[in-house]
Amino acid sequence: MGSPDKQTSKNHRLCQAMRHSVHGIWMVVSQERNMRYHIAASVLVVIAGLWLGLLPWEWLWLFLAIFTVFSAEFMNTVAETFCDLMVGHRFDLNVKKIKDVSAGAVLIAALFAVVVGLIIFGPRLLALIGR
Ligand SMILES: Nc1ncnc2c1ncn2[C@@H]1O[C@H](COP(=O)(O)OP(=O)(O)OP(=O)(O)O)[C@@H](O)[C@H]1O
Repeated sequence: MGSPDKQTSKNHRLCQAMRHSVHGIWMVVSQERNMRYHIAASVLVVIAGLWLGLLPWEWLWLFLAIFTVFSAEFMNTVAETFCDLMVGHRFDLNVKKIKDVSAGAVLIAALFAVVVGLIIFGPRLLALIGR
C-alpha cells in the first residue's frame, strides 16, 4: 500500500470510508507481529474445523472467539499508537497502565479463544486419539 493521503476532513462517500477502513486493517496486519500470529492460528483452526466437520453453532462460537481476539488486537494497536503519539519514547506511568491494560484485554480474549477451542475440539481430538 502506498503512502497515506493527507485527508483530514470527514469521509463523504461510502467507498472513501471503506478504503480508509481497509487501509487500517492492512496497517495492523502488516505492522503488528501478534496480529499475524492470530491470523495464522485462526487459519489452522478453520482448517481443523473443516476437517472435523464442525456443526453450525460450533462455527459461530469459533468465529466469535476469532473476531474477539482480532478486535482486541486492533484496539490494542490503537491504544499503543495513541500513547506513542502522546509521549514518544518518554516513560510515563499512565502510558504504562494503558499499554498493560490493553495488552491484558488481548490476553483475556486469547484465553476465551483457547477455552472455546478446547470445548469444541477437545472431545473430538480425544475420540480420535482413543480410536
Ligand atoms: N512510554 C512508555 N511509558 C511507560 N511504559 C511503557 C512505555 N512504552 C512501553 N511501555 C511498557 O512496555 C511494554 C511494551 O510496550 P510496547 O509498546 O512495545 O507494547 P508491546 O505489547 O510489546 O507491543 P506490540 O503489541 O507491538 O508487540 C508496555 O506494556 C508497557 O509496560
